[in-house]
Amino acid sequence: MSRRVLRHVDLDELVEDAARRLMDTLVELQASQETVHLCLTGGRVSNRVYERFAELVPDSGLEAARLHLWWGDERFVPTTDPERHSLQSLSILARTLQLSSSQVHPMPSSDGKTDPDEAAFAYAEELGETVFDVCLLGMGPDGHVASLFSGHRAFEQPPSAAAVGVTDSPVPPTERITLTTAALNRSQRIWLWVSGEQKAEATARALGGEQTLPAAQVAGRLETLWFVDDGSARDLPTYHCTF
Ligand SMILES: O=C1O[C@H](COP(=O)(O)O)[C@@H](O)[C@H](O)[C@H]1O
Repeated sequence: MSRRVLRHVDLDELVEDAARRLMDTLVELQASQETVHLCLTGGRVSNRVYERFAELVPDSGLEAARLHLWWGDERFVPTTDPERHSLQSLSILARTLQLSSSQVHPMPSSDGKTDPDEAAFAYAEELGETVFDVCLLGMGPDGHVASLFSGHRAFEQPPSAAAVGVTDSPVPPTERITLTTAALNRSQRIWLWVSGEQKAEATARALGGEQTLPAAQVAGRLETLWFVDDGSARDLPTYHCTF
């Protein structure tokens, strides 16, 4: 497994590079396999990448019909709540990507449900043995990825659980669903993007291997790529980075 850190001068450059690499990778994968499974995440940086990615779609050769979308975590709120990661990402991607409902696998919402653990169990069933070709993640300033927070129950789940409910998220909303570290690490490729000085300390700690941080524990089977900018890379030794 290879891990690389790609350093960019700022968020704009990070977004451009991440969106182009994502497109190139998906198109290349489609040349050799029928279906490509992409796991999405939420957050400010991710939404910027999706916007640029959506702009690249028309000239890319990407076949939308052979793409499946999943999510690494979700807010356990009603389907129409604008806080939902899936609503945000799909409203951006659907500008240019034509996807049928059978290709899109959002995590359950709280509509008609009260127990995020039950909803997470249903998502784990839907996921089955799916292996993500590419799994995208952001990282919070506390080193969380997806909705896995240091010291919280979801982060300490046994490898048998693929998705779990979160009822005590330190970042609102408190109720969420998240894939576990074990499920994320079934991915062939894990790409994390991190921007801004407020994440510099966690970035250095995670890349330094501090295992109490969820971000330190995620790794793709084939590849782990970190997209950082000058802000988030502030505390990194230069040997960590490819420019
Ligand atoms: O809370 C969350 O934020 C992280 C990072 O998001 P960003 O806005 O700082 O880019 C995200 O990865 C995670 O999925 C989400 O729940």
